[in-house]
Amino acid sequence: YYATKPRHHPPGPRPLPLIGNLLQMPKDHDWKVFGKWSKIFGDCVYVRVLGQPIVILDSLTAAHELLGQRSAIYSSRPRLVMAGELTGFAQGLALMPYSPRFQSLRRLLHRELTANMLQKYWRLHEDESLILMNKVLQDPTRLLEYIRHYAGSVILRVTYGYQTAPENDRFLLLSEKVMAAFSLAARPGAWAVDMIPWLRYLPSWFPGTEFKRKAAKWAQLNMDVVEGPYIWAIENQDSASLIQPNFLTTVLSQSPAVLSAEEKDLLLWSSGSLFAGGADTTVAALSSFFLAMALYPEVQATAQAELDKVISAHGQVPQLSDRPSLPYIECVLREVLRWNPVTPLGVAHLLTEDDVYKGYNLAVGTIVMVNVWSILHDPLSFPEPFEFRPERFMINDKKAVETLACAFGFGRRACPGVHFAESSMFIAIATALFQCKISDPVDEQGEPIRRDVEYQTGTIR
Ligand code: HEM
Repeated sequence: YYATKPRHHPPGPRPLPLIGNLLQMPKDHDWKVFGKWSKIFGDCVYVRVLGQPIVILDSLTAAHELLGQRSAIYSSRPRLVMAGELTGFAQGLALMPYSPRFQSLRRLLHRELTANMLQKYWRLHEDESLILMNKVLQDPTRLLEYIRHYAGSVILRVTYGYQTAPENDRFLLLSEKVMAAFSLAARPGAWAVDMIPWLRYLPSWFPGTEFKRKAAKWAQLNMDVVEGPYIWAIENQDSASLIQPNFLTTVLSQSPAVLSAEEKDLLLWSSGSLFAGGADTTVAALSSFFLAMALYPEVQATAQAELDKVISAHGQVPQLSDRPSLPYIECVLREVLRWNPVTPLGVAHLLTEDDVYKGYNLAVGTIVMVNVWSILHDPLSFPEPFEFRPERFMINDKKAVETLACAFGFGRRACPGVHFAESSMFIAIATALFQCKISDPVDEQGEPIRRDVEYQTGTIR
């Protein structure tokens, strides 16, 4: 290991000539290895992989100072030739470079995704939560599949007014295929074209260009999932099969009668971005909730006691309007997001101008990541960080809640779906606690069957 002189780039593990830190980069659970590096080098660690500079931030202060206060130059995304450009995913918001089109898309989404605007969808979240729990009660072994269906259904209803089929829904099946294709396309180091971008210009008959065939197939799938529900919603605008209200018709009703090609493109991709951003993240978070309840029965009992009190007052199933009266369940939701953060390394940002931080030079083109997992498991902020303890948010509310906001990212790229995600998770959690007891499965003697649980590695766990 070495530490660089001030005025150079920040310190980090010693690189090798040409390949830099390639061999030291972790293959999985990167956040743990990066957390160890920050203990040695501080909260701004520098690595270089095949010439690509990467900085890993490991404190809220550093993340806010750079991605927040200097967000004008820290808000682009790294270039992914295979997953972003050739397959078309970079046309959606999450991978889009910082540009005027990005700003228009963000503005459009922001307007419709404020906590106030989202109240009109409360009923829909409540309905879908009941559908979810009825299915789970009939067959708990299909829990994960039903959670996926819930997350996908909510987002398709809110975005396009489309009601999913109970099984084998065409758009949900398609979106699963697209997400699987995206995971393969985004695998670090898997595609030569990510390291040597000009390979994309070789003709398709050239040996070694099979990636072009795959990219074309995945680009088609990507367009199918973005256009399919959009076209369905436009065609059904006046028919009873379209659930109202929904994002698309709300925006259309405020737009000029005839949309320009640019406006159409914006609408198509803003709806597609909602669909892509919302589904997998919610699945990951809700899975963490069910796991926590099975592992911490006392937390579950406390939450259910709180719920019983509130529900016996109005005698109905839980509703989103009950949220302010359920502070402990609010803390369960927060602890789910902290305990197993959905995106442990956030989503990478890209620096678009040279910068200087704490006397260190950061060059244009540097990829900046934040170790969200490490920040949310810092024992100084969250004592006994690996324990699931919702109470921590009740005692030390303000600071803990402010820190938790990093689970939704930073600056101009911070998650635009945060309020949506919270409503959708809160009501699913409250309905699950109301309708069932969550525990490990039991064997024939009634003894719990405990299994080791290991979270998948990747951008979304
Ligand atoms: C528990 C649930 C969720 C978590 C933890 C989460 C977290 C995140 C994070 C960390 C980012 C990247 C922020 C950054 O680059 O600094 C992000 C981006 C994004 N999220 Fe979420 N999200 C969740 C749910 C949702 C939902 C429900 C929607 C849609 C309704 C959504 C839509 C998006 C979009 C469109 C982006 C891309 C924003 C951009 O690149 O400018 N997310 N989310």
